[in-house]
Amino acid sequence: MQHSTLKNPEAEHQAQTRAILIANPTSGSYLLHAQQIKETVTFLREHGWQTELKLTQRAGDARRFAREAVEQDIGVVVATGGDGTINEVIQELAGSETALGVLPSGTVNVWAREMNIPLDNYGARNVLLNGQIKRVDLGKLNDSAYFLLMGGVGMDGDITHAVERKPAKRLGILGYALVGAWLGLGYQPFRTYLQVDKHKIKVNALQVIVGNTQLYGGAIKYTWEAKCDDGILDVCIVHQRNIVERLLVVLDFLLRRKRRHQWVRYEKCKELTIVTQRRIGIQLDGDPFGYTNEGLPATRFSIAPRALKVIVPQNAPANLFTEEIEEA
Ligand SMILES: Nc1ncnc2c1ncn2[C@@H]1O[C@H](COP(=O)(O)OP(=O)(O)OP(=O)(O)O)[C@@H](O)[C@H]1O
Repeated sequence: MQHSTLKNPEAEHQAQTRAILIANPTSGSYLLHAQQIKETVTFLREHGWQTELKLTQRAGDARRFAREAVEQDIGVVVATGGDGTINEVIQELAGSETALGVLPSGTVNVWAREMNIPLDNYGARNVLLNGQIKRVDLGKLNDSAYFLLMGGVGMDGDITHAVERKPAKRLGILGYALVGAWLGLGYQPFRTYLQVDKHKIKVNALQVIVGNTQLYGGAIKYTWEAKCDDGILDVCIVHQRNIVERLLVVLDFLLRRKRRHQWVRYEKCKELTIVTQRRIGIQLDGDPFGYTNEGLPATRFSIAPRALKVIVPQNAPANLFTEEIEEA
């Protein structure tokens, strides 16, 4: 891998060839990848990395393993799972010198898709060796959790909570699509008061998406201008709509039609506070994360600039970065 911000190349190289792979055996496509993951450990060792594979046994283990890795100055933590596993790991990698690598084996793998990290292990492991290290921002919710991709308040938050409680979760993307379609069409808009930096907005919304990156659910770009290293959060507010229009909103965003802009309000900020009249679900990086009106007067999103080191391919999309991607 190559380093954009190399300070002490020798020491950094030493540290970065120590890696821990943290694998979630319950993630969406783990079983498909299990053999390749073992081969990847051997492959990395053959290429001089001191590598260890740790399997999680329950939610929370990935975070614990990541904390231990940071404490031991391990150079790279390779999240081997989906975006939920990545989200656990970044809670501890934030602000550290330990870089995040990814071997995708989740259901949707939004981060991998967004960064052009191959979804097959053979491609992804080459990125670990030949990619480059960049520093990216992390979004923060209420000073209690970081997110790498996006946070959502509204329909998606309530849907992720609902899927979590239902057997539909076992159906993966299809489960989300079914529960999403069912709840989405009947979803009641909510009255919300937003403060976007110093600017106040009052609106009836279906959804507020707070993006550090662009891709959402693997297919849609609600925060299509977001860059992951600009110190800015991109906010997309989907207004109240009738059922037919809701279908159109999804279709226009899926097809990336220009007229999609008419359905939403787009803002950029360093800080966003949200107050809702009723209790609304929140999701972070695709997993449910509490509700509004739970103990705090407002839900607050902020940004931790360049808080995370990541390994991305040489061909990571340039439009996601303000800093130029260096040539191999
Ligand atoms: N051993 C485990 N048993 C149960 N849950 C786990 C375990 N390890 C991790 N988890 C939790 O499983 C959740 C989902 O994992 P992950 O995101 O890796 O897979 P996914 O949901 O299939 O992929 P994606 O998020 O890309 O759609 C995470 O929130 C994580 O905390």
